[in-house]
Amino acid sequence: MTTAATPSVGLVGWRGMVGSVLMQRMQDEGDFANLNPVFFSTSNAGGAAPSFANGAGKLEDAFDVDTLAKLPIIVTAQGGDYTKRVHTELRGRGWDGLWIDAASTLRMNDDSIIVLDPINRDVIDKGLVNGTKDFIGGNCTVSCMLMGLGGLFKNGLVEWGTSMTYQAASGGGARHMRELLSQFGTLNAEVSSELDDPASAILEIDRKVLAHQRTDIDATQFGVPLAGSLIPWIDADLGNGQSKEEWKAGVETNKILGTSDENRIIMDGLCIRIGAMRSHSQALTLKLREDLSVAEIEKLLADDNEWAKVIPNTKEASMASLTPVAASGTLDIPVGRIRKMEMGPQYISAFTVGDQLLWGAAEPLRRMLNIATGNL
Ligand SMILES: NC(=O)C1=CN([C@@H]2O[C@H](COP(=O)(O)OP(=O)(O)OC[C@H]3O[C@@H](n4cnc5c(N)ncnc54)[C@H](OP(=O)(O)O)[C@@H]3O)[C@@H](O)[C@H]2O)C=CC1
Ligand SMILES: N[C@@H](CC(=O)OP(=O)(O)O)C(=O)O
Repeated sequence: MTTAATPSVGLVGWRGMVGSVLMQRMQDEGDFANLNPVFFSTSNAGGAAPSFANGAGKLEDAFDVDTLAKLPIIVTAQGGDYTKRVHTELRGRGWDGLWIDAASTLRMNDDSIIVLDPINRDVIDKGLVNGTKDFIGGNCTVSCMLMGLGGLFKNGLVEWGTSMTYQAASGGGARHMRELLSQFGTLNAEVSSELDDPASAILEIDRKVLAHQRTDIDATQFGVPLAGSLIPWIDADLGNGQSKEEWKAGVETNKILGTSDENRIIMDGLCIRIGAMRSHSQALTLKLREDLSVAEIEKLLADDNEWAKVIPNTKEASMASLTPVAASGTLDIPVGRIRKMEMGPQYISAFTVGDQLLWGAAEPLRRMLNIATGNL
């Protein structure tokens, strides 16, 4: 079913939110010229494959392990439940193809690699040579942080760090994004006549907004109102005071970088959901191993990869270029607010923003597929 020149690649989860971003990036970069796509569906087997991929045939059944097992590479953004079920079955019957996955399920397995090639191409290449078969996208917040601050992390300059995050609604999924916008809409509707009247009292507007937030706003997806508020907890409660999202910062950062136990970088912080649409931001405090000047730090960051964009630490530049609105829909990872902190010359602050559907989810998978097929 495959040739070395144009391998057949199974695509699962391609119509979901992450999958759609992945498909768009693959079209933008002409990736379909280098592979024979086989599209799968969990809900519409036998239906028409998407029109952007010529000659792709009908949609295959994503639970049909016999068909999947004929493929040398499977890329999935279908979700963790799908991974648990199908990956286990495929490996159980001896399938030894490459599994490239957006879900977190296999991320911390000893035999998987977390892919973020501008940061860990060496780890990926070594894994391919040594027979690693599972290549998993990292947590969106971790991937975006490392893309922005790779110049410090890759050079072993970070002793420890804390990240306080401001994560967008998209991290919860498409329905969460819709709910956020609906909440903004109903909040506005609640006080629209008062807003139209410049003489109306702001405290009365505030009272009505709060009453709506506390009583009848629809918060089915998030559980509590997000519009005009925030949620200081993301993902599961690990029972030790830490959320699973916070735990990922430490374990995934070190796994991506391939740090040895003695060089382990301590990373911890708090993860917060805010009412942004699709870009995650984070404020970092880093303790460096050396007393580098701000100019040296900025140069290291700017030189590390073509997507890290150093933003001068001025009010104007930060407001214009260091926000979710500026970063969304682009592959740029703006990184700014870099300055020495009062705690001492080795303590710096930084703030970085990244589109969590691009570098946070789809782009590392797309690039891993190109590495696997010899096109990157
Ligand atoms: N959301 C995020 O920020 C991130 C998500 N991930 C991972 O990616 C997985 C997928 O996430 P996400 O893309 O948000 O999930 P979606 O819910 O958008 O898509 C998942 C699947 O749902 C099915 N589906 C059912 N109804 C629809 C519909 N109306 N439109 C599109 N698809 C529909 C599709 O499967 P089918 O075509 O077979 O019916 C689709 O592949 C997650 O479970 C997670 O593991 C990873 C990083 C970030
Ligand atoms: N947990 C992330 C999104 C996500 O899917 O993360 P992970 O791939 O680590 O499960 C968020 O809510 O913003």
